[in-house]
Amino acid sequence: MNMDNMKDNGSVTDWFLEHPVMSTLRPSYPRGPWHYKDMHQLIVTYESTAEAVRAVVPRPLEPAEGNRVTIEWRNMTEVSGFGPYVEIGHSVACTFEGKPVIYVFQAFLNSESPTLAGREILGFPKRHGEPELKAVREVLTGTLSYGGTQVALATMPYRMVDLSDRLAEIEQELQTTQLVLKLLPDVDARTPKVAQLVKVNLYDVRLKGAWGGPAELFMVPHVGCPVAALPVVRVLEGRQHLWDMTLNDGEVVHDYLEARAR
Ligand SMILES: CC(=O)CC(=O)O
Repeated sequence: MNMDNMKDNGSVTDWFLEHPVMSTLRPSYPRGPWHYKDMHQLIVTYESTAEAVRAVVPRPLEPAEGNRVTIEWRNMTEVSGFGPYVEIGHSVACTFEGKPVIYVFQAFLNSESPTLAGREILGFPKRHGEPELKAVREVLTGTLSYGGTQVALATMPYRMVDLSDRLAEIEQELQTTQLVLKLLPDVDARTPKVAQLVKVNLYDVRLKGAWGGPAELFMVPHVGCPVAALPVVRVLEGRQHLWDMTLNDGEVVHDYLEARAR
C-alpha cells in the first residue's frame, strides 16, 4: 500500500498512519503496551496421545518428550486498554531449533478487543468462548462454555500447596518462549498471505504467588470448540499463579512463505 499517496489525496489521516487498525472510525483495539496486573492463572498440565499432539504441531516445531499439553485459564482482572477479561490457552510443549518452547494452538476469550488484537498483530489463534475462573468454596474451578454448552471443566484445591520457595524458578518457567502460528489468507481467500511462526514477547514478568496440588480435567468433544481433540491420558500437575506482565509485540522466528520461495 502506498501510504504517501493515500495521505496526499486526503483519504487518510496521520492518526491512521500511526495506528493502522480497522475500523478507521474506532480501531477495534487500543495500541499496546498492555499491562496485566494481578492475573490469576490456573494451569493443568496433562499427557495426551502422540497422534493428537503431532496433528496440531506444525514443522519445524517438534513435540517434546511425553506428549505434554497444558490448558490454562487466565483471569485478567486489570489490563490497561482492554479492561478485564478471561482467556483459555491450549498449548503443547515443543522444541524449536533444539530449545524448549510452548506452542499455543488454540485460545478462547470472552472479550472482542483482545481477541482481535491477538489475532491481527501476533497471530494468536483466538476465538470467542465463555471461559470462567472462580473459587467455588475450597475449589478453584475453571470452565469453558461454547454457545451455552460446557465443554471443559478443570478443578484443583484453592491455594493448597504454597510454592513461595520456588517463585524465581517458576517465574523463569513462565518466560519459556511462546510461539503461535500466524496464518492469514489473501483476499481471494485461498492464497496464503502470511504464514509465520511468531514468538510472543513477554515483558516485566513478576510472579507474586504460586500454588500446586492435584487437579482434575474433563473435556467434551464439540465440533465448534475442539478442546477435547487433545484427549487426557493422565493429568500431570495443577498450578495456580498470581502475576503481572506486559504484552506489546512479537518476533517472526520462521517465515513459511519466504522459506518456500528460496
Ligand atoms: C494482544 C493479546 O494477544 C492479548 C492476549 O493475549 O489476551
